[in-house]
Amino acid sequence: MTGHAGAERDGVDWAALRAQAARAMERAYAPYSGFPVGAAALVDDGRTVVGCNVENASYGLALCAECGLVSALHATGGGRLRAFACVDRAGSALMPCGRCRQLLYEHGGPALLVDTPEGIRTLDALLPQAFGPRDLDPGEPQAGGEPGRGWGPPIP
Ligand SMILES: O=c1ccn([C@H]2C[C@H](O)[C@@H](CO)O2)c(=O)[nH]1
Repeated sequence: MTGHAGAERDGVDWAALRAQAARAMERAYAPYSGFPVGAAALVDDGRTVVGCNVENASYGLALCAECGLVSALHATGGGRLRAFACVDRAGSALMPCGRCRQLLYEHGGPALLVDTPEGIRTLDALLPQAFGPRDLDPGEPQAGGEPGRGWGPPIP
């Protein structure tokens, strides 16, 4: 895929997703870096989850916006991430850091659509030959394979 996304692409309203990421960015707690980040993602059941970065006086403990998003994914019912957008203070697309690409891979797999400054890309292009659940146990579905509701035991 090339070029930057219009409002709709791959059935995703990217403008709306970016707007939700921007709203989450406004709630970031980033007093140390002064670099607020917001993230939003579409889940396979149609809902949207968001996250913002949350820093700490112990600088290395900063939680990226993607961490909050993944926690929100599970806290609100689980599922698989299908499309992801992350923005900076200006509302511009921001690339997820390396650690967060791995986080996203676990919950969206290689086909996850990611909004980048160069256009919509699949996560596979941003994290090639990714390490994933299948590397731990060949019997397990790879991230992005079976759209299960999560890896843990069912919640009663
Ligand atoms: O993908 C990223 C990259 C950076 N940050 C945050 C971490 C830190 O709080 C601030 C500056 O690195 O931006 C994110 O939330 N997500």
